[in-house]
Amino acid sequence: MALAGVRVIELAGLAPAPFCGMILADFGARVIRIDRTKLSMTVDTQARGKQSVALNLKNPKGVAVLKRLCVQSDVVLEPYRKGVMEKMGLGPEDLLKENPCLIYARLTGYGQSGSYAKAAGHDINYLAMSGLLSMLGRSSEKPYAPLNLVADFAGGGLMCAFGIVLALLERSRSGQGQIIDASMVEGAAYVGSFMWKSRSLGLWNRPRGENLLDSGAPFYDTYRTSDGKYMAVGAIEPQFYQQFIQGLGLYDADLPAQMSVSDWPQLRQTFTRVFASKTQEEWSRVFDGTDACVTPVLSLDEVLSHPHNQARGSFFKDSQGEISPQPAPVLSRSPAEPCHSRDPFIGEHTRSVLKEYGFEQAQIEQLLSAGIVECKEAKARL
Ligand SMILES: CCCCCCCCCCCC[C@H](C)C(=O)SCCNC(=O)CCNC(=O)[C@H](O)C(C)(C)COP(=O)(O)OP(=O)(O)OC[C@H]1O[C@@H](n2cnc3c(N)ncnc32)[C@H](O)[C@@H]1OP(=O)(O)O
Repeated sequence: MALAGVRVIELAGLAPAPFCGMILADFGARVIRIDRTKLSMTVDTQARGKQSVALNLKNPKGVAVLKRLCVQSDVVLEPYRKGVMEKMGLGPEDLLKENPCLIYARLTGYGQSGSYAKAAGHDINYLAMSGLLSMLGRSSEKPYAPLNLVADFAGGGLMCAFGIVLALLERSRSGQGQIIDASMVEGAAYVGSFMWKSRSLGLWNRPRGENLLDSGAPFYDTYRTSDGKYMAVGAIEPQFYQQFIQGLGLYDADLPAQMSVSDWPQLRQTFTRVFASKTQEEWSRVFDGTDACVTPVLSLDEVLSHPHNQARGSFFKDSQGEISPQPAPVLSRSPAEPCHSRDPFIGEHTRSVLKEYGFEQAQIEQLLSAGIVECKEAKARL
């Protein structure tokens, strides 16, 4: 796999950093998550392929253990508020001094500088600060955050993983590590570059929810079917729009022009009425194999059995029977191989990881008996 041999220490976080770690693990990196001690469960639902070490960082000996792990690794990924790592003596200066090849990734909401750097926040706040939230939502309604996808995952976890891969690539030439300051506000905004760069096209001249791609246009929206499901319509270009109209059984001559914005409410009413006359399956049969750009809106459980997804193996079931998306993109020679076994228990790999990183057996026992590290082996849970 592309990242085979890369050793990553991920400090346990909420959502974006775990996703970043999972991407790296899917593509072959060895990812060791550092969990707190005295925890019975983790909120990390993206622990696929990771190992877990439980370590008490409120004890200086625990901090010393982490330092030893970090300086022998390629990447450290930390999701804490600005200053937390420095307070423990684990800031980038401390670690890079001992391991100049280390890539030190800091994934925060607001970045390492600026007046918000130390403030608590979540996806919705970062999305708001990126400018993008102001554009999301239906006409005459308040802004609406589309789950926590944009800032946490696209602008946060994914962008940070991209930064780590870039830094690894650069390190192969320079031999040097570096610090990655991944701000979710900036990552989200960057993902949304199109919004800024396409303003000159007039794409966003109208209020929120009244433009071409923000649910304003009736040919770029979802419609309810007779069985209470939905179809997604993205028939923008005239030649595809023609096929859409045809599939609905309508005639162009009876309808207002596609781009007549003042007629969009009337067009939407017509499309709503027609879509309500058939089930999702019936509409899928009408539009499958055409260029009308109309697809069923599938649920998380339905994606696995859709013939297209099935043909590509786009989703898989793990050993617990859970459905997950395959890692993307697909690399021809060194594709990702996501782990199919269950996620690690907290502290499941404490002993084996410490041993591998050069701790003596007696040292490990001392750390365990002092409660600085914890080990919960699989059989202890049974
Ligand atoms: C009823 C509640 C149920 C909750 C269920 C949750 C389900 C999951 C849902 C996911 C929701 C995802 C949401 C939508 C998100 O947006 S997640 C993104 C959140 N934002 C970020 O990650 C940005 C960067 N991080 C931050 O800004 C902050 O970490 C935070 C998220 C605001 C949380 O702040 P706070 O809890 O005060 O923590 P921080 O200031 O970062 O300090 C961390 C403290 O923990 C300590 N710590 C860490 N590891 C260990 C350890 N192994 N052992 C002992 N202690 C540990 C650190 O030393 C630090 O302690 P201290 O400096 O505060 O004393």
